[in-house]
Amino acid sequence: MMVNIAFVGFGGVGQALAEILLQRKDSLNDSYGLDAKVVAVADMMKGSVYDPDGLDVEKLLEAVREDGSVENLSGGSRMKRGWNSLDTIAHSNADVIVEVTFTDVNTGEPAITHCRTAFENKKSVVTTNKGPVALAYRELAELAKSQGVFFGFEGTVMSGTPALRMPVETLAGNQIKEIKGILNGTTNYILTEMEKGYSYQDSLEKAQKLGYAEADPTSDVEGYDARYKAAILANYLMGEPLSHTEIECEGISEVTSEQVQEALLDGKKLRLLARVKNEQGIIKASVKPERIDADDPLAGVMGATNAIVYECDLAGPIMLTGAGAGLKETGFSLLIDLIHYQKEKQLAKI
Ligand SMILES: NC(=O)C1=CN([C@@H]2O[C@H](COP(=O)(O)OP(=O)(O)OC[C@H]3O[C@@H](n4cnc5c(N)ncnc54)[C@H](OP(=O)(O)O)[C@@H]3O)[C@@H](O)[C@H]2O)C=CC1
Ligand SMILES: N[C@@H](CC=O)C(=O)O
Repeated sequence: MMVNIAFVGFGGVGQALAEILLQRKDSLNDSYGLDAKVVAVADMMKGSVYDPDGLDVEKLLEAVREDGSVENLSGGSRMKRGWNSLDTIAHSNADVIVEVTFTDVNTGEPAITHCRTAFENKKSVVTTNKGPVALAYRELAELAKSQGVFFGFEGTVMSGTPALRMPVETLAGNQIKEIKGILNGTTNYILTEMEKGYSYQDSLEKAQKLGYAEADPTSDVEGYDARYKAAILANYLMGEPLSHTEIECEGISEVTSEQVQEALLDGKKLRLLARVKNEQGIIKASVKPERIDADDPLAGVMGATNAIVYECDLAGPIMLTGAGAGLKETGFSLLIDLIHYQKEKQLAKI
């Protein structure tokens, strides 16, 4: 089944998904009946291009790599240029909007408006942008449902590691009393590099080069990114409205090399932990650096890897670990959402 998709935002993650769709075109079609046609890209600086008959993805990626722009891409007679994000969402023939603009840790915009506009126009959304899910999950999920469209956001927590779909599908039937974890790849990378003796600043720069950090890395190092993820876990997995402003939040920007080394000498490790707890129906959450025992499973989590522990009433503690950031991994999280979109479409749920 052909699915027309439009990218709103075309940075590292958007390009990674485009690359996957290009490389796996045949196998996605053969295995899942997913035949994705990229019809539009709308990006702030790289420009925008729309062709209802489909863009040449190889040339699209080449144009971004070589010119940093999609504006000069050649195409068919129906090609249009210069549409902004909202024009692209509302007026293109896309079935699915891939929303991969930057995450704004205060307002969630413009991504919330992008999602709302897509749903109002009966278009599905897959996104890795944490803003809409952390700040407006209920409103957007209800709107998507009432419009009969799909809302996928697996990559908003732990990138390509299935931190959201796994507990909903595979741990169904349990009550989850507490969730704790390392939910930010950049800060875990920095802390574990500092354990090896590298400086905070060098480690942050490496995390930026590797594509782990947010466009503004303040979001990572001050804990705001992990705070959004904690809000998503509370709202989506624990079913309780919790605003990010109610979450106690401290980042790692004040952590010194001495503190990291001292912890090691004491048989401990410093980790930025997010905790979400259901205390008799009241949800409490925090994000802060904690000294944990070196033999705690979370202490062994290194680099941009993340880990999460779900305290289940029936199954006991279940730990999931995997990439928490990274372009290919996050591109994969969008792919798995597209595969689920396709499955729901085949079952005529949407
Ligand atoms: N990188 C990762 O490992 C992960 C990222 N995420 C999330 O995925 C999203 C994308 O991340 P990533 O690709 O790394 O980020 P990038 O900064 O590489 O890409 C974001 C893109 O969005 C564009 N953009 C910004 N505002 C607008 C707008 N209003 N309309 C259209 N385009 C816009 C930017 O344009 P330009 O730069 O040209 O101005 C940029 O090309 C973010 O929300 C991030 O939080 C989630 C999990 C992991
Ligand atoms: N900047 C984030 C990217 C994924 O959400 C991180 O480092 O975890």
